[in-house]
Amino acid sequence: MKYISGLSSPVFDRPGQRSLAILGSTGSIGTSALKVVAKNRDDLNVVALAGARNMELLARQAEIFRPKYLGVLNEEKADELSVLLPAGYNPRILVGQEGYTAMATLPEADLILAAQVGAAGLVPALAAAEAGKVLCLANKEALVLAGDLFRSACRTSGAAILPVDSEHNALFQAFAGHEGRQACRLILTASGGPFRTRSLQEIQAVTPAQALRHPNWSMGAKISIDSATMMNKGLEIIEAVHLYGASLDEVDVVVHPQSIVHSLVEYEDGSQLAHLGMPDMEIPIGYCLGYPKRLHIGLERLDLARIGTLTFEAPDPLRFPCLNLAREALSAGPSHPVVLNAANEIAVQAFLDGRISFPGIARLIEMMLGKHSLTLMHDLGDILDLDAQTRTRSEEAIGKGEW
Ligand SMILES: NC(=O)C1=CN([C@@H]2O[C@H](COP(=O)(O)OP(=O)(O)OC[C@H]3O[C@@H](n4cnc5c(N)ncnc54)[C@H](OP(=O)(O)O)[C@@H]3O)[C@@H](O)[C@H]2O)C=CC1
Ligand SMILES: CC(=O)[C@@H](O)[C@H](O)COP(=O)(O)O
Ligand SMILES: [Mn+2]
Repeated sequence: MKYISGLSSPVFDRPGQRSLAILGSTGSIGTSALKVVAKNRDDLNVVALAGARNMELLARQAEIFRPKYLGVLNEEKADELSVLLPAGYNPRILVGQEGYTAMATLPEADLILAAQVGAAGLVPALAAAEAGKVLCLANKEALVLAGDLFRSACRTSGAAILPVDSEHNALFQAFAGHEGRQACRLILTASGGPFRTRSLQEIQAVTPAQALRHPNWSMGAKISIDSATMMNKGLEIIEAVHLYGASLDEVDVVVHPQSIVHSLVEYEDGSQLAHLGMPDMEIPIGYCLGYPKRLHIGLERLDLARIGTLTFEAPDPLRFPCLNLAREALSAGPSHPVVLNAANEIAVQAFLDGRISFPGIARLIEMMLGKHSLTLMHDLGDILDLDAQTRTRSEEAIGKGEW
């Protein structure tokens, strides 16, 4: 297993307080990151914030942190935002994919937090890696789509990726002090989601409201549904393979309903090193933003005596077929994960809109993978084309009731 080039040794151009650009500041990760910044003003300041549609929240964040740059989805949102900003504060408002990409490569930014949801976050995150930035990566879909491009961008530019996703952050922390020594297994923990104990029959009829109710984490809608299908863990297997140069059979999943152990690294001698903590994303976000310094987070301390019992069980591939779909997609070749991700994004939205059932999510993905034949992904353009085609085909299949 090999770290992505530069992963373990981010280089900061300027010592002292770090300037942060947050793409996706209005989301769950973005708002947690701003809580970390607010508690660590001597170490961190905000140079840029980007949302997409929630201009009221972006304006409130801007009023508090006064970044020089704000990013929004389109011109209409830029107009909506302008009138919400306080008098006398005149940030530059950057618009659309071009604007997000400019923010991801800002010379003034020491750290880029990629916290947009889904494939929409790929282009700016990759641009940050190509520009040699220290990239704090929450947007796992970007790695699922283009892991090879990130690896080669980091090698060429000297960019470093600090993993925000709690499991990959846990692995990163369990690697500390072992650089250069071979780990032999990565064990990702999974909560099992809200339907962990439901029967196959009960899972057929679950509603979006039930699926959104994650037992341990407060997160955005898309990742909450991914946790309920366990596609989140499937995406995380692919993420781990790309981040740490592991092979697919070196990455295992164990269900751990309490979400206190965030993942484990197994070494040659059989030792397993784990990272434990309260299930709150401020901890892994803070670890990345302050790295290698540990910042003040100030959450309730983990009290194992109070928690009492930590349990572990094997995942059930029958009730949660998405786990194996992700494994099969990764082993099938570089274009299958693109199809997997696009079909999943469309299926999750369709489930949230009440257009397909919960088991329909896995069925649609399986169908789209089954129809796909391996294609070489030469560059970003190929990935974006296949992503767009799969979205169209998935919507057509839903429209025709084929799922
Ligand atoms: N939440 C969590 O605890 C964790 C999340 N992650 C990953 O982090 C990423 C973000 O997740 P989360 O914060 O939960 O998601 P949210 O849905 O809460 O937030 C998504 C963010 O992306 C913005 N956004 C939405 N659509 C677009 C678009 N088309 N273009 C640009 N920006 C867009 C949203 O803006 P707006 O709201 O203004 O429209 C918002 O700022 C995901 O990839 C997720 O898998 C990983 C580990 C844990
Ligand atoms: C907080 C985080 O990293 C999420 O990815 C979380 O792990 C989701 O929970 P599941 O373990 O249920 O997928
Ligand atoms: Mn995770």
